[in-house]
Amino acid sequence: MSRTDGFDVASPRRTRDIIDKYGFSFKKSLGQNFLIDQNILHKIVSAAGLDETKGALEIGPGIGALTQQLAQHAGRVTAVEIDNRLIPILRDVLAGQDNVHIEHGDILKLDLGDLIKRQFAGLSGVSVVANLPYYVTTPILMKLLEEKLPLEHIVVMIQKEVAERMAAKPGGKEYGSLSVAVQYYCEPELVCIVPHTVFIPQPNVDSAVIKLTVRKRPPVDVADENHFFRTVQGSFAQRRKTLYNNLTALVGKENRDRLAPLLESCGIDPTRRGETLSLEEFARLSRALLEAGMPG
Ligand SMILES: C[S@@+](CC[C@H](N)C(=O)[O-])C[C@H]1O[C@@H](n2cnc3c(N)ncnc32)[C@H](O)[C@@H]1O
Repeated sequence: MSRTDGFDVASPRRTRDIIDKYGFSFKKSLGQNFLIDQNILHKIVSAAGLDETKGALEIGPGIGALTQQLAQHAGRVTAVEIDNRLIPILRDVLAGQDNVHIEHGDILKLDLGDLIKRQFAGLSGVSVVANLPYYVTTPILMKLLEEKLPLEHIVVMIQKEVAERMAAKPGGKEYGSLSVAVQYYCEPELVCIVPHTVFIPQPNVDSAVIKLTVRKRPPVDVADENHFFRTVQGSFAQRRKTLYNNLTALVGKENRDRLAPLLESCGIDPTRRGETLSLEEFARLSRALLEAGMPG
Protein backbone atom coordinates (compact mmCIF):
# COMPACT_ATOMS: atom_id res chain seq x y z
CA MET A 1 0.00 0.00 0.00
CA SER A 2 1.30 3.45 -0.85
CA ARG A 3 2.21 5.84 1.95
CA THR A 4 0.23 9.04 2.37
CA ASP A 5 2.49 10.91 4.72
CA GLY A 6 5.72 12.80 4.36
CA PHE A 7 5.78 13.30 0.56
CA ASP A 8 4.69 16.20 -1.60
CA VAL A 9 1.13 15.58 -2.71
CA ALA A 10 1.45 17.67 -5.87
CA SER A 11 2.87 15.18 -8.34
CA PRO A 12 0.94 13.06 -10.84
CA ARG A 13 2.10 9.83 -9.19
CA ARG A 14 1.38 10.80 -5.56
CA THR A 15 -2.02 12.21 -6.48
CA ARG A 16 -2.97 9.00 -8.33
CA ASP A 17 -1.65 6.89 -5.40
CA ILE A 18 -3.82 8.78 -2.92
CA ILE A 19 -6.88 8.64 -5.18
CA ASP A 20 -6.42 4.89 -5.70
CA LYS A 21 -5.77 4.18 -2.03
CA TYR A 22 -9.07 5.77 -0.96
CA GLY A 23 -11.06 4.84 -4.08
CA PHE A 24 -11.81 8.54 -4.54
CA SER A 25 -13.85 9.59 -7.59
CA PHE A 26 -13.85 13.21 -8.80
CA LYS A 27 -17.04 15.23 -8.70
CA LYS A 28 -17.13 17.64 -11.61
CA SER A 29 -20.05 19.45 -9.95
CA LEU A 30 -17.70 20.48 -7.08
CA GLY A 31 -14.99 21.81 -9.41
CA GLN A 32 -12.54 19.11 -8.37
CA ASN A 33 -9.34 19.61 -10.39
CA PHE A 34 -6.31 18.82 -8.27
CA LEU A 35 -2.99 20.56 -8.83
CA ILE A 36 -0.04 18.28 -9.60
CA ASP A 37 2.77 20.82 -10.16
CA GLN A 38 5.09 21.92 -7.35
CA ASN A 39 6.37 24.98 -9.26
CA ILE A 40 2.90 26.47 -9.53
CA LEU A 41 2.30 25.75 -5.85
CA HIS A 42 5.50 27.59 -4.95
CA LYS A 43 4.42 30.60 -7.03
CA ILE A 44 1.05 30.71 -5.23
CA VAL A 45 2.59 30.38 -1.76
CA SER A 46 5.35 32.91 -2.36
CA ALA A 47 2.85 35.48 -3.77
CA ALA A 48 0.96 35.27 -0.46
CA GLY A 49 4.00 36.57 1.50
CA LEU A 50 3.44 34.23 4.44
CA ASP A 51 5.60 33.68 7.50
CA GLU A 52 5.12 32.10 10.92
CA THR A 53 3.27 35.18 12.22
CA LYS A 54 0.59 34.92 9.49
CA GLY A 55 -2.51 32.78 9.00
CA ALA A 56 -3.72 31.20 5.77
CA LEU A 57 -7.37 30.43 5.06
CA GLU A 58 -7.62 27.85 2.29
CA ILE A 59 -10.87 27.23 0.40
CA GLY A 60 -11.24 23.72 -1.04
CA PRO A 61 -8.07 21.85 -0.01
CA GLY A 62 -8.91 18.73 -2.09
CA ILE A 63 -6.35 16.11 -1.05
CA GLY A 64 -4.06 18.69 0.53
CA ALA A 65 -1.49 19.62 -2.17
CA LEU A 66 -1.56 23.35 -1.36
CA THR A 67 -2.41 22.83 2.33
CA GLN A 68 0.83 20.93 2.83
CA GLN A 69 2.86 23.85 1.44
CA LEU A 70 0.87 26.44 3.39
CA ALA A 71 1.53 24.51 6.62
CA GLN A 72 5.25 24.91 6.00
CA HIS A 73 5.11 28.65 5.37
CA ALA A 74 2.32 30.02 7.62
CA GLY A 75 1.88 30.07 11.38
CA ARG A 76 -1.55 28.52 11.10
CA VAL A 77 -3.71 27.12 8.30
CA THR A 78 -7.47 26.59 8.27
CA ALA A 79 -8.78 24.70 5.26
CA VAL A 80 -12.53 24.58 4.49
CA GLU A 81 -13.65 21.60 2.39
CA ILE A 82 -17.25 20.87 1.35
CA ASP A 83 -16.78 17.22 0.28
CA ASN A 84 -17.02 14.94 3.33
CA ARG A 85 -15.23 12.11 1.42
CA LEU A 86 -12.08 14.27 1.45
CA ILE A 87 -12.00 14.91 5.21
CA PRO A 88 -10.46 11.53 6.25
CA ILE A 89 -7.99 11.74 3.35
CA LEU A 90 -6.91 15.24 4.42
CA ARG A 91 -6.52 14.13 8.04
CA ASP A 92 -4.30 11.26 6.89
CA VAL A 93 -2.24 13.23 4.33
CA LEU A 94 -1.72 16.11 6.76
CA ALA A 95 -1.16 14.00 9.88
CA GLY A 96 1.73 15.52 11.84
CA GLN A 97 1.08 19.06 10.56
CA ASP A 98 -0.18 20.36 13.87
CA ASN A 99 -0.72 23.94 12.66
CA VAL A 100 -3.48 22.82 10.28
CA HIS A 101 -7.20 22.81 11.07
CA ILE A 102 -9.61 21.13 8.64
CA GLU A 103 -13.14 22.49 8.65
CA HIS A 104 -15.89 20.53 6.89
CA GLY A 105 -18.36 22.98 5.36
CA ASP A 106 -19.53 25.12 2.48
CA ILE A 107 -17.47 28.32 2.32
CA LEU A 108 -20.54 30.22 1.08
CA LYS A 109 -22.52 29.30 4.20
CA LEU A 110 -19.91 29.74 6.93
CA ASP A 111 -19.63 32.78 9.18
CA LEU A 112 -16.12 33.66 8.03
CA GLY A 113 -15.69 36.60 10.40
CA ASP A 114 -16.24 34.24 13.30
CA LEU A 115 -14.02 31.52 11.78
CA ILE A 116 -11.15 33.97 11.28
CA LYS A 117 -11.50 35.25 14.85
CA ARG A 118 -11.51 31.72 16.29
CA GLN A 119 -8.73 30.25 14.16
CA PHE A 120 -6.27 33.09 13.75
CA ALA A 121 -6.35 34.98 17.06
CA GLY A 122 -2.95 36.41 17.97
CA LEU A 123 -1.49 36.27 14.44
CA SER A 124 -0.32 39.43 12.68
CA GLY A 125 -2.41 38.96 9.51
CA VAL A 126 -4.55 36.52 7.56
CA SER A 127 -4.68 35.83 3.81
CA VAL A 128 -6.90 33.61 1.70
CA VAL A 129 -4.81 31.28 -0.45
CA ALA A 130 -6.65 28.81 -2.68
CA ASN A 131 -7.09 26.95 -5.92
CA LEU A 132 -10.78 27.81 -6.18
CA PRO A 133 -13.59 25.60 -7.50
CA TYR A 134 -14.38 27.43 -10.77
CA TYR A 135 -18.15 27.00 -10.62
CA VAL A 136 -18.36 29.37 -7.63
CA THR A 137 -15.35 31.67 -8.08
CA THR A 138 -17.29 34.94 -8.26
CA PRO A 139 -19.72 34.25 -5.37
CA ILE A 140 -16.79 33.21 -3.16
CA LEU A 141 -14.71 36.30 -3.99
CA MET A 142 -17.67 38.65 -3.60
CA LYS A 143 -18.44 37.12 -0.20
CA LEU A 144 -14.82 37.60 0.91
CA LEU A 145 -14.86 41.23 -0.24
CA GLU A 146 -18.38 42.36 0.68
CA GLU A 147 -18.15 40.98 4.21
CA LYS A 148 -15.11 43.24 4.70
CA LEU A 149 -13.16 40.46 6.38
CA PRO A 150 -9.84 41.38 7.98
CA LEU A 151 -7.72 39.96 5.13
CA GLU A 152 -4.32 41.13 3.86
CA HIS A 153 -4.23 39.30 0.53
CA ILE A 154 -6.38 36.96 -1.50
CA VAL A 155 -4.16 34.81 -3.70
CA VAL A 156 -6.24 32.49 -5.83
CA MET A 157 -6.05 30.29 -8.88
CA ILE A 158 -9.08 30.94 -11.04
CA GLN A 159 -10.15 30.66 -14.66
CA LYS A 160 -7.82 32.82 -16.80
CA GLU A 161 -10.63 34.88 -18.37
CA VAL A 162 -12.07 35.72 -14.95
CA ALA A 163 -8.63 36.81 -13.68
CA GLU A 164 -8.22 39.05 -16.73
CA ARG A 165 -11.64 40.61 -16.12
CA MET A 166 -10.76 41.31 -12.48
CA ALA A 167 -7.52 43.08 -13.39
CA ALA A 168 -8.87 44.88 -16.52
CA LYS A 169 -8.52 48.64 -16.92
CA PRO A 170 -11.24 50.88 -18.43
CA GLY A 171 -11.54 50.90 -22.21
CA GLY A 172 -11.15 47.21 -23.04
CA LYS A 173 -13.75 44.51 -23.56
CA GLU A 174 -12.74 42.64 -20.39
CA TYR A 175 -13.58 45.66 -18.20
CA GLY A 176 -16.99 45.31 -16.53
CA SER A 177 -18.82 45.35 -13.21
CA LEU A 178 -16.58 42.58 -11.83
CA SER A 179 -13.47 44.71 -12.55
CA VAL A 180 -15.03 47.71 -10.79
CA ALA A 181 -16.14 45.66 -7.75
CA VAL A 182 -12.77 43.92 -7.33
CA GLN A 183 -10.78 47.14 -7.83
CA TYR A 184 -13.00 49.01 -5.36
CA TYR A 185 -11.96 46.59 -2.62
CA CYS A 186 -8.48 45.48 -3.79
CA GLU A 187 -5.40 46.11 -5.89
CA PRO A 188 -5.22 43.22 -8.37
CA GLU A 189 -2.01 41.75 -9.79
CA LEU A 190 -1.80 38.83 -12.23
CA VAL A 191 0.87 36.46 -10.89
CA CYS A 192 1.03 33.83 -13.66
CA ILE A 193 -0.93 32.01 -16.32
CA VAL A 194 -1.33 28.28 -15.67
CA PRO A 195 -1.90 25.70 -18.43
CA HIS A 196 -4.73 23.18 -18.00
CA THR A 197 -2.20 20.32 -18.12
CA VAL A 198 -1.10 20.76 -14.48
CA PHE A 199 -4.35 19.38 -13.03
CA ILE A 200 -5.93 15.97 -12.56
CA PRO A 201 -8.45 15.80 -14.16
CA GLN A 202 -7.63 18.51 -16.69
CA PRO A 203 -10.19 21.34 -16.92
CA ASN A 204 -11.25 22.60 -20.36
CA VAL A 205 -9.84 26.07 -19.75
CA ASP A 206 -6.52 27.64 -18.78
CA SER A 207 -6.13 29.23 -15.37
CA ALA A 208 -4.32 32.15 -13.77
CA VAL A 209 -3.09 33.00 -10.32
CA ILE A 210 -4.23 36.44 -9.20
CA LYS A 211 -3.12 38.33 -6.10
CA LEU A 212 -5.63 40.78 -4.63
CA THR A 213 -4.18 43.09 -2.00
CA VAL A 214 -7.13 44.17 0.12
CA ARG A 215 -7.34 47.95 0.46
CA LYS A 216 -7.63 49.48 3.92
CA ARG A 217 -10.12 51.94 2.46
CA PRO A 218 -11.73 52.33 -0.99
CA PRO A 219 -9.80 54.43 -3.55
CA VAL A 220 -12.87 56.59 -4.32
CA ASP A 221 -15.41 58.49 -2.24
CA VAL A 222 -18.76 56.72 -2.40
CA ALA A 223 -21.77 58.08 -0.48
CA ASP A 224 -23.77 54.84 -0.56
CA GLU A 225 -22.09 51.57 -1.61
CA ASN A 226 -25.32 49.82 -2.64
CA HIS A 227 -26.28 52.77 -4.84
CA PHE A 228 -22.76 52.88 -6.31
CA PHE A 229 -22.80 49.16 -7.23
CA ARG A 230 -26.33 49.37 -8.67
CA THR A 231 -25.17 52.33 -10.82
CA VAL A 232 -22.21 50.28 -12.05
CA GLN A 233 -24.39 47.23 -12.81
CA GLY A 234 -26.93 49.43 -14.60
CA SER A 235 -24.21 51.10 -16.70
CA PHE A 236 -23.05 47.70 -17.99
CA ALA A 237 -26.55 46.22 -18.38
CA GLN A 238 -26.33 46.08 -22.18
CA ARG A 239 -22.76 46.52 -23.29
CA ARG A 240 -23.55 47.76 -26.78
CA LYS A 241 -25.77 50.56 -25.50
CA THR A 242 -24.57 54.02 -24.53
CA LEU A 243 -24.36 55.01 -20.88
CA TYR A 244 -27.36 57.27 -21.39
CA ASN A 245 -29.52 54.44 -22.76
CA ASN A 246 -28.48 51.99 -20.05
CA LEU A 247 -29.04 54.54 -17.29
CA THR A 248 -32.48 55.54 -18.62
CA ALA A 249 -33.66 52.04 -17.76
CA LEU A 250 -32.13 52.40 -14.29
CA VAL A 251 -33.46 55.82 -13.30
CA GLY A 252 -36.89 55.43 -14.90
CA LYS A 253 -38.77 57.38 -17.58
CA GLU A 254 -39.74 60.14 -15.16
CA ASN A 255 -36.06 61.12 -14.75
CA ARG A 256 -35.12 60.76 -18.41
CA ASP A 257 -35.01 64.49 -19.20
CA ARG A 258 -32.72 65.26 -16.30
CA LEU A 259 -30.25 62.47 -17.10
CA ALA A 260 -28.21 63.95 -19.96
CA PRO A 261 -27.60 67.30 -18.13
CA LEU A 262 -26.69 65.37 -14.97
CA LEU A 263 -24.12 63.26 -16.86
CA GLU A 264 -22.69 66.41 -18.44
CA SER A 265 -22.46 68.12 -15.06
CA CYS A 266 -20.29 65.17 -13.97
CA GLY A 267 -18.01 65.75 -16.99
CA ILE A 268 -19.23 62.49 -18.59
CA ASP A 269 -20.38 62.48 -22.23
CA PRO A 270 -23.78 60.65 -22.29
CA THR A 271 -22.81 58.87 -25.55
CA ARG A 272 -19.91 57.05 -23.86
CA ARG A 273 -20.25 53.36 -22.95
CA GLY A 274 -20.00 52.03 -19.41
CA GLU A 275 -16.78 50.19 -20.22
CA THR A 276 -14.91 53.51 -20.62
CA LEU A 277 -15.67 54.87 -17.13
CA SER A 278 -13.05 54.83 -14.39
CA LEU A 279 -13.87 54.03 -10.74
CA GLU A 280 -13.65 57.73 -9.98
CA GLU A 281 -16.20 58.55 -12.71
CA PHE A 282 -18.63 55.86 -11.48
CA ALA A 283 -18.31 57.28 -7.94
CA ARG A 284 -18.96 60.83 -9.19
CA LEU A 285 -21.97 59.64 -11.21
CA SER A 286 -23.47 57.70 -8.28
CA ARG A 287 -23.05 60.70 -5.94
CA ALA A 288 -24.74 63.01 -8.48
CA LEU A 289 -27.67 60.58 -9.02
CA LEU A 290 -28.12 60.32 -5.26
CA GLU A 291 -28.03 64.09 -4.80
CA ALA A 292 -30.65 64.44 -7.56
CA GLY A 293 -32.81 61.83 -5.78
CA MET A 294 -32.51 59.33 -8.62
CA PRO A 295 -32.21 55.60 -8.02
CA GLY A 296 -28.94 53.78 -8.68
C1 LIG B 1 -9.99 23.12 -7.82
S1 LIG B 1 -10.15 22.01 -6.45
C2 LIG B 1 -8.68 22.41 -5.57
C3 LIG B 1 -8.12 21.28 -4.73
C4 LIG B 1 -6.74 21.51 -4.12
N1 LIG B 1 -6.68 22.73 -3.36
C5 LIG B 1 -5.66 21.53 -5.18
O1 LIG B 1 -5.16 22.60 -5.48
O2 LIG B 1 -5.32 20.46 -5.70
C6 LIG B 1 -11.47 22.79 -5.54
C7 LIG B 1 -11.81 22.17 -4.20
O3 LIG B 1 -12.87 22.96 -3.61
C8 LIG B 1 -13.84 22.10 -3.00
N2 LIG B 1 -15.10 22.87 -2.96
C9 LIG B 1 -16.03 23.01 -3.95
N3 LIG B 1 -17.03 23.81 -3.56
C10 LIG B 1 -16.74 24.22 -2.28
C11 LIG B 1 -17.42 25.03 -1.31
N4 LIG B 1 -18.57 25.65 -1.62
N5 LIG B 1 -16.86 25.19 -0.08
C12 LIG B 1 -15.67 24.57 0.22
N6 LIG B 1 -15.00 23.78 -0.65
C13 LIG B 1 -15.52 23.60 -1.89
C14 LIG B 1 -13.84 20.87 -3.89
O4 LIG B 1 -14.38 19.75 -3.25
C15 LIG B 1 -12.34 20.74 -4.22
O5 LIG B 1 -11.69 20.01 -3.22
